Amino acid sequence: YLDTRKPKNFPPGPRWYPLIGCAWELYKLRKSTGSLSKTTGALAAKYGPVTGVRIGTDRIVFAYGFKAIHEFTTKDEFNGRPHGIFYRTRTWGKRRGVLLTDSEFWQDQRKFVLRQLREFGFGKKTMSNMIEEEGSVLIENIKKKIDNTGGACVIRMDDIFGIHVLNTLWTMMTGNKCSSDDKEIRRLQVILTDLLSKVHMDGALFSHYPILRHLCPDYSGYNMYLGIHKRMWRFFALEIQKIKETYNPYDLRGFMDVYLKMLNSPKKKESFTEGQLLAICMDLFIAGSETTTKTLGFGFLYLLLYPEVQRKAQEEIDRVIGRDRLPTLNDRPNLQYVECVVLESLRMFGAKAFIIPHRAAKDAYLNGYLIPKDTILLGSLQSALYDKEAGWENPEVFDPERYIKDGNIHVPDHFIPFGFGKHRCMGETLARANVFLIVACLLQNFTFTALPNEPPSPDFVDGVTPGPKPFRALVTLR
Ligand code: HEM
Repeated sequence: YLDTRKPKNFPPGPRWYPLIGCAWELYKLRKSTGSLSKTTGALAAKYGPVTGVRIGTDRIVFAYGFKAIHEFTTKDEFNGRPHGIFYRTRTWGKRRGVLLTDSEFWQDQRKFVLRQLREFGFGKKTMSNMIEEEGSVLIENIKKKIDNTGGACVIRMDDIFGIHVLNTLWTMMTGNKCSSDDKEIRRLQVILTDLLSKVHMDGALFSHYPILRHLCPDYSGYNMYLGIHKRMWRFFALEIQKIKETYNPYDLRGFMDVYLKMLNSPKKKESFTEGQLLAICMDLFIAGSETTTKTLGFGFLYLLLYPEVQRKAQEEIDRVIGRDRLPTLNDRPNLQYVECVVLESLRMFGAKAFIIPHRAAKDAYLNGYLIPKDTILLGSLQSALYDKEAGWENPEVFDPERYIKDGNIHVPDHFIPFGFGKHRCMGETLARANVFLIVACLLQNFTFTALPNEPPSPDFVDGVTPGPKPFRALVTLR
């Protein structure tokens, strides 16, 4: 894999220098643009919708725009996941979990996880109850703050959703509910935030130059990466142990119990192991927590920037539900405008993020270029979710009404914040339900206003899961 010659008919891109490949040019672009997604945009402007680069030992292709992303996420040849040192280190040197695995192993595990999640978390009643409870705790917490400060309070909005989103995942996985100040759940949140803000979709220095993890483990990012993962392994190993101690096959409380039952079944396939259970727990928390939390963060940021959208959503909630009871998932069909606020929030979060890296499982073609086996493929979702050619008009405007056609919600094919194809997100139902109920509950009870001297910025903090910059709002009781 040290062969650094450019393959014939590989996508165009910056010049490949011996050893470093295009690292220097990419570093400069990243510094000047400030984020990976803007870097991808700059590359596309120069080289076209499919750009090929080399960084150290990695060959990477950036797909830009809905057409190119749609092509690579739907072709089976590109359904592999990268398997370099960066990806293996997270699961103790082996390929485990569902987020970064492929082939038959991934198919079996994905099928099992999806089926079980539907039963324990995605089933409408349990899911609605779980999120409603979190919504009412959030409302009570804000009301207490308002009571203490006399009618209105100032809240850091990017910071208030994390624990509640984690708690819904926690309940689904373990069957237990935690209070929002539970020490364990707070500890998990700190680990996840740490990991997802320090790691980037295109890897780290040690992933492009694996030798550096031995030569300079601190500088190459290896020690930090391994350290955070070790904390996560310890955390989940302990939780699985606790679940095992109270396990009763006749009373399955959540996903972990169901997986343990499978482990005791004579029918289980080889890929089902306790290590795999730990990896799935990590994956679902990594994939499900910060994505949902940051979607809510961006949603409220845009509700501050677009007060008329907030007012319209509140009017709809008042008309359909009133103030005597909290919204539930059953209200979704009748809260059309709120549902469209959710779609726009997802689009705005997605537009800062990337598809999880894919890998060419064999030599294949993308947009007419040869993509050799084991090339990593990255897709900037902004390029698809802001793509005017695909059909987005005024993409930078937060406009829930763009989804309403002839009085009905119409979600266009180019709405792909959850990806596309066989690796499409496994938590879409839960994520959309979470965002919907929390937005509806909060707007029913409060009005959120930008502080006069602190207009929130739609700019973002880069990372695997990009988030809004810290911002505060004035919250008043309705
Ligand atoms: C707003 C919230 C979310 C967004 C925007 C989101 C987005 C995505 C995207 C873009 C992908 C990559 C698809 C691909 O690689 O082609 C993905 C995959 C995945 N997501 Fe989500 N996600 C969200 C919430 C969740 C939740 C709540 C869970 C779990 C409970 C979850 C679990 C997963 C898993 C396991 C995968 C990997 C699927 C596979 O490779 O087969 N996600 N998600």
